[in-house]
Amino acid sequence: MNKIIIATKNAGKLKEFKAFFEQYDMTAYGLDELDKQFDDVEETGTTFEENAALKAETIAGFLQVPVLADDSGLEIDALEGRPGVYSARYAGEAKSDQANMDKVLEELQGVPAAERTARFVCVLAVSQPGKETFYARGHVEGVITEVPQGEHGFGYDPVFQPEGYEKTMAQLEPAEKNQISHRKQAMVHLEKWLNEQAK
Ligand SMILES: O=c1[nH]c(=O)c2ncn([C@@H]3O[C@H](COP(=O)(O)OP(=O)(O)OP(=O)(O)O)[C@@H](O)[C@H]3O)c2[nH]1
Ligand SMILES: [Mg+2]
Repeated sequence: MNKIIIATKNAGKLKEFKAFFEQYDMTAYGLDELDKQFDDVEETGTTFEENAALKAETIAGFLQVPVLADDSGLEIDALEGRPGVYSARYAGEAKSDQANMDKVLEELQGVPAAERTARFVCVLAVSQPGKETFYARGHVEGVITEVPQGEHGFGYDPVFQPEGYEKTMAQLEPAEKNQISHRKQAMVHLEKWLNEQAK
């Protein structure tokens, strides 16, 4: 069975990648599953592309094998696109999902439903030794709810209601989220590229 290394320490993302790659008979491994332990790659970029490349290229450079990285986040229109690339640490370095959601809900207090539009964005970067980095971008539109609902997923899923649904991302079954998510949309582009590489 083929293996793919994902340059992530986020357990929620990794779970979704494991499910995606299983469909291609591939096993995805996160950084916490490798023998060698890596320090966090500093996400100094100002775009999802820059940060995804930083993570993929740093780890591929060390391991000398192809590595996939994901940089993702939530863009809220009423907050001029925040938290954006700072989604993981919006409420501080502790990277607390609960504190991040609380902060967003507080900032949106009094903002009417029609103005609570937002999107999840995901950029995947694949770095291969000696080759140019490949990028795939995906997004899903939705609105930020008034209160968190649901137990599945991670991050801001309990306050994000995707367009066309009456449920939050966290109320959808994981398989359902994986059919519509920003990560899935980016994976569709990645899959096309992989198929072209195999020709
Ligand atoms: O509700 C959510 N559902 C999702 O599907 C999702 N995808 C991303 N996010 C948020 O955006 C941050 C990414 O930041 P990020 O790309 O730097 O990842 P991270 O720091 O958590 O892990 P790593 O991959 O860098 O190791 C995450 O922490 C989350 O807060 C999501 N929230
Ligand atoms: Mg990160």
